[in-house]
Amino acid sequence: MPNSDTQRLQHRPVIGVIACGRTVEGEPAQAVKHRYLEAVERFAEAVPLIVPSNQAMANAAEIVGRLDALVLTGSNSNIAPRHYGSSSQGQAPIDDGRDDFSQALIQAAITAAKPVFGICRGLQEINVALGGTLRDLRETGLAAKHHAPAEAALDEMFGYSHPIKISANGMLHRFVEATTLVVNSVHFQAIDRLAEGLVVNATGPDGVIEAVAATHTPAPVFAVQWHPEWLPENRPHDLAFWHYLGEAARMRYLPAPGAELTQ
Ligand SMILES: N[C@@H](CCC(=O)NCCCC(=O)O)C(=O)O
Repeated sequence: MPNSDTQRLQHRPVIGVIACGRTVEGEPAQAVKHRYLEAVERFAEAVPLIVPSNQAMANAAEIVGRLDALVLTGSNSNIAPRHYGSSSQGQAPIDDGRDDFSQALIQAAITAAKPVFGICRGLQEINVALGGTLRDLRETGLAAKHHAPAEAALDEMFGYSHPIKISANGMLHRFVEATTLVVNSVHFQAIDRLAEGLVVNATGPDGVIEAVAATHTPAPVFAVQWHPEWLPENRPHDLAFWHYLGEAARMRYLPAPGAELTQ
C-alpha cells in the first residue's frame, strides 16, 4: 500500500495485460480476450496495453519499466509442471511462451516496484514465480467444484460458482469489507504449496486457495482464482478489485534497497 515515499500519478496509468499464444488463421499469434482489456479501461480507469508473451526474457525489465502495473489474465492453458519442479507431464493445453515470459515479467515487476495483479491462471503464475507449486484438482476429485462440465456454454461456465471465506485483515478483506462471497470458478489447477512471501486472503469450502497477496513487495501483488472481469457490473466485490488495481497503478513505489532501477 502507499507509503510516505509514494507519489500519485497525475495521468491515467498504463496497465500491461499479458497475452496468450494462440493460432489465428493457421498462424501463431498473441491474443487477449476483450473482457480483460475492457475491465482495465472501464473499471480500473486505465489504459490497457497488450504485452506479447512470445518474446525474449531479457525484454521483461524494459517492458515493466514502461508500465504502471501488470495484469496476468486467465487462460484455458495450464502451467507446465516443470515450472514448479514436478516431473509430471501436466495437462494440455500448455502455453510455453506464456509460462516462461509470465515468470520473467512477475520478477521484473516486483523488482521495479510495479503492482502485479493476477486472475485465475495469473494467481497460479504468481505463486509459481515466487517458488510455490500447483496441483491439478482433477487428480484429487475436487475439480467438479471448480469447473463446469466440458460441454458447458460460456455463460454456464462463468455461472459456475462457489462460496469463499475471506481471511480477516487481508488485502481482500480491506477492499471488499465482507467475510464471505460467492465467486465464479473456471479452473482445474490450484495452489498446492503457497510461495514464501504470499499470504492467503480467501479459501473455498474445500480449502482451495482462492486469493493471495504478497507481504514483502514494495508495490501491491494481489491475485484471485476467480474472474472479476466477467460481467462485474453487478458484483461490488469485483468492481472493487478493478478500483483497487486502478488506485495501485496510480501510485509510484520505491523499489526495494539494492533493486536495479528501470527507466
Ligand atoms: N487452465 C488453468 C487456468 C484457469 C483459467 O485461467 N481459466 C480461465 C479460462 C477462461 C479465460 O480464458 O478467461 C486451470 O485450469 O487452472
